Amino acid sequence: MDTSQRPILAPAARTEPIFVPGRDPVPVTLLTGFLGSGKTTLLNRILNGDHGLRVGVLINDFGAINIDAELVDSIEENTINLTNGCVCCEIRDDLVRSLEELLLREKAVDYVILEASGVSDPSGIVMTFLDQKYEKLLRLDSITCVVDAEAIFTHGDDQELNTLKMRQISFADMVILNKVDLVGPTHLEVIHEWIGHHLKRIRIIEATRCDAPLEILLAVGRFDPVRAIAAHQKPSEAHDHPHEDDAHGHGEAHSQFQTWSYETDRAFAQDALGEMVRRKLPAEIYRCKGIVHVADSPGERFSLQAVGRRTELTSLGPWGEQVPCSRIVAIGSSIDAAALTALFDSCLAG
Ligand SMILES: Nc1nc2c(ncn2[C@@H]2O[C@H](COP(=O)(O)OP(=O)(O)OP(=O)(O)O)[C@@H](O)[C@H]2O)c(=O)[nH]1
Repeated sequence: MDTSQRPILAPAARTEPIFVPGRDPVPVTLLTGFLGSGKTTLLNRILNGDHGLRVGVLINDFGAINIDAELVDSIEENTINLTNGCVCCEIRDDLVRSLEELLLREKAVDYVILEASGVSDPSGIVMTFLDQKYEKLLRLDSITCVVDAEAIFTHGDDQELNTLKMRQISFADMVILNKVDLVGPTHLEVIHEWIGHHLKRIRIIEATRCDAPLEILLAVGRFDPVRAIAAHQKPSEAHDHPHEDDAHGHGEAHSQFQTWSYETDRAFAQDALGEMVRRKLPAEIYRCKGIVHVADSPGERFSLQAVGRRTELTSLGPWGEQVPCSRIVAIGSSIDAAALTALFDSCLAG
C-alpha cells in the first residue's frame, strides 16, 4: 500500500493488543509548542508539583545532543531521551519502543509526559498513540501546546513556520499562552484574535513561566479524537495553507530546519559568551541552548538559552561528579556551521 495515501490519523492495522493484565491504561499528556516556547519549563513545573504520581518522561530534542534531558527535574530511571530527530516522523519507532519500555516494566509509571521537539507536527505523534494495539496500555489524556507570546509572530513572513505553529496549536486541547511578562495587553489581544480567527473554542490560559494550575494539566481527560481528526481533515479552516498529505507536507516542514552542535572541554569567558549570543547570533538561528563551562565560575554548570534575541546564562549549581565541558545546539535555517563554530570559538577563555 502506498502509505502516503493513508489518512494520517487512521489507526494502524490491528495487531495483537499489548497490555498488562489487571492494569488500567496509563494516561499520557503530550506537550507541544514551537522551539523555545517553554515546554521544558512547563514539564519541570509539573514534575515538581504535588501530585504523588510516578511520572515517566519522554523528552525529544531535535538536535544531536539532548540538552533538555539535563534541564529536567525527573527521576533518571523514568526518563527516556529521544534525540537527533523528531518523534513525529524520523524517530517515531524510537517513540514506540520507549513507550513500551516505560509501560511494560514491572514497576510501571502512573503517568507519562512526552515533551515533543519544537518542530514536531503533532499529527504523527497522535497517530502513534491511537494505534489500536495500545488501547489497553495507554490513553491519551490531553495535548497542551505552549505558545511564546513574544515570539509567536517572529518570522511571520515564513509561511511554513506559521503553518507548523498553527498545526501545533490546532491539535491541542489547551494552549498555554506563555511569556506574557514580555508583552503588553494590545499584543495579547492580537494573539487571541489570531488564534480565534483560525480555531474556534480553544481554551487559552495566559501564563508566565508556565504557571498554570496543576489541576488543569494532569489527568483531565480532555483529548478528543474526533476533534483531532477534524484538525487534520479540515486543514484549510485551521491553517493559512492546506496541509498536504503526511509524507509530503510534513517532510517539507522539517527539511527547512538544520541543526548544529558544538562540544568543547575548554571553558568560555562568561561575558564574551553572553554578549556574543545576545548580539551576534545570526537571525536564521531560531533556538540555541546548551550546558556550558565558564572560566569565571569553573565549579558551576551553566545553562545557556537563546530564543531570538532573548538570552539567559544561569547557574545550575555544581558539576558534581561530571567532568566540566560545554555542549551547545542550535536549530535554524541555512546555518553556516563554520561561521557559527568560529563565533563560539571566539568566546573561549584565554
Ligand atoms: N521571560 C520569560 N522567559 C521564559 C518564560 N518561560 C520560559 N522562559 C525562558 O524561555 C527559554 C526557553 O524555555 P524552555 O522551557 O527551555 O523552552 P522549550 O519549549 O522547552 O524549548 P525547546 O525544547 O528548545 O523547544 C528559557 O530561557 C526559559 O527560561 C516566561 O514566561 N517568561
